[in-house]
Amino acid sequence: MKVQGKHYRPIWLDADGWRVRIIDQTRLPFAFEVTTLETSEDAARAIRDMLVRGAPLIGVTAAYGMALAMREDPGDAWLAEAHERLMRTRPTAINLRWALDDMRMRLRSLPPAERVDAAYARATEMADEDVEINHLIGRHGLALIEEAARAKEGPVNILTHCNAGWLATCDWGTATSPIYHAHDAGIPVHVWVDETRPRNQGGHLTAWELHNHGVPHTVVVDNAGGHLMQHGDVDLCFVGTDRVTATGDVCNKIGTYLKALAAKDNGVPFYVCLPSPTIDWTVNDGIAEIPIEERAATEVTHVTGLTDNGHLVQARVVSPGSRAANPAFDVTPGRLVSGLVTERGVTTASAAGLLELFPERAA
Ligand SMILES: CSC[C@H]1O[C@H](OP(=O)(O)O)[C@H](O)[C@@H]1O
Repeated sequence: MKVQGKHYRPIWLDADGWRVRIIDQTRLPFAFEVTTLETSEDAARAIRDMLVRGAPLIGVTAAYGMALAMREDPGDAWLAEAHERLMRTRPTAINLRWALDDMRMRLRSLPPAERVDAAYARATEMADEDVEINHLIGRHGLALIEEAARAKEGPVNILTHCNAGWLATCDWGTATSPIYHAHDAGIPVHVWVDETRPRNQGGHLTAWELHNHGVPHTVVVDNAGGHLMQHGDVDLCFVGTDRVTATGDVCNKIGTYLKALAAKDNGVPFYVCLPSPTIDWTVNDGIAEIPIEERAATEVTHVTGLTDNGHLVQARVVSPGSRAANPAFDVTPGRLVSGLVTERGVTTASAAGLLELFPERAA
């Protein structure tokens, strides 16, 4: 999407054809900094330390990490080692495993001499496919916003949690794609942006995205959503996801489950937007089977912000000596989800709904 009038993706190949450029999302919204990945370990660190984040973007970054690894050593042993090392970076987003398994399957069937070019070609193809998929998600989600707009006066008020925007993908985003499509089509929308503690992906990233695209929005604390829904201030919820099970359970940023409960209690439609590589067809019970990443306690005890004189600082916001826990995701049962918005259309968050859109997955 555009940043001060110039189009960006969050990841792209340098003009030299091998180094990988990324927007360092740990610096946003206070600084716009591009950094370069030159080794497979650079790619692993970028994922692990969340310079890039978001399920689809994590997958594509890992794919480019495999391409960088093949430049280092195209042999079988390094191929296997890079696959394992990149896989260990973060446990929850299924796109990481999908992308790495796809790369490994394609590369190990080739002679080493052909692996570098093939790896870069496939990683770039994954990025381009993600952009097209998210555009289609936007088209299908747009219909939901148009329906809501016909039923009311004034802007359609949409609540979103975390960042499932173009910064979490290769462009458009997933949950934000319908919003961008509606805004660009002239439909009045307003977005309630959950700040999304502890890393504030909403207040830092979604707010920055929407501001740059001119979409009206208001940042709210995570615990405000239920109150807004009770008072009729939310017409729709759109969120992203890091893994959807074959039965429609949705794993997403911590706090999503609580929003879904509030939406159910207040009759607010709650939609989850996802590309098909985010579906994990191997698991059924999300609560029992999806590994939930536990991140550092310092993400809870400290926050990053800008002082009034423009210095980026970290500050402690929890009483010294207190323990902190930091589960990074939770699982929303499919029964709380109004619909899954995919590149093939909108369906119910159920096994039958998913197989209706993806019949090739039937056992
Ligand atoms: C389009 S996937 C976005 C998804 O990823 C985020 O997690 P993180 O920022 O930790 O990578 C969050 O769960 C978003 O909904």
